[in-house]
Amino acid sequence: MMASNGKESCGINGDMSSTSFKGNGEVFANKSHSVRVNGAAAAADSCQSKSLNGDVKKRTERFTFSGEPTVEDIRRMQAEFTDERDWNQFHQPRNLLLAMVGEVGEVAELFQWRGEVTEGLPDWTESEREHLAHELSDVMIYLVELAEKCHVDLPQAVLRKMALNRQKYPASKVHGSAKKYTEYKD
Ligand SMILES: Nc1ccn([C@H]2C[C@H](O)[C@@H](COP(=O)(O)OP(=O)(O)OP(=O)(O)O)O2)c(=O)n1
Repeated sequence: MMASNGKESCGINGDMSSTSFKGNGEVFANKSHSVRVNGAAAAADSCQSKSLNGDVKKRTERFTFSGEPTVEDIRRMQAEFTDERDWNQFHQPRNLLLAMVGEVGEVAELFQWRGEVTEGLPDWTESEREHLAHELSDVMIYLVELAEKCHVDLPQAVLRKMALNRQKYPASKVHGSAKKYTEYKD
């Protein structure tokens, strides 16, 4: 099934199966397919996690993103947007940081006083979901531009940070625990 923007979503069409090997010894087998939710293309991932001792744990259907736009696409589109308006003069790192934090506040506002919210937001109206999509996009747009203006290559930085996170939190050690790494004694 095609994404609503007419472009094929990365890895979510048809019945693509993939297996990836993680550094911590877990083997993931992903079988992906796309589904359409209220006209928007979304994808659900059925994941099975197999640990080294052979246990197979069925995960819930996992929501996945479209493959496009990439982070670099978003950086370029926002650069075009600001250039066209001669707004670069206002978009220094500190201003972008403040703008991003303001947008994070707007996301928080959508969740405040609701109590716990279930994954997938089943109790939210379409208009509330779209509002959330807008606010999350604002956060991401400013985050990407902030990284650009600080000369941080964000996609590569994320890869490096995730590698560090895996070292800090070995799955074999922290499985099922939300403790901070500093709380582990060994
Ligand atoms: N100086 C600006 C103003 C806006 N934007 C872009 C980036 C954000 O995606 C969005 C933010 O626009 P608003 O400041 O109008 O904020 P909202 O869209 O959240 O509107 P509101 O505050 O009314 O909810 O527009 C920008 O790049 N630079």
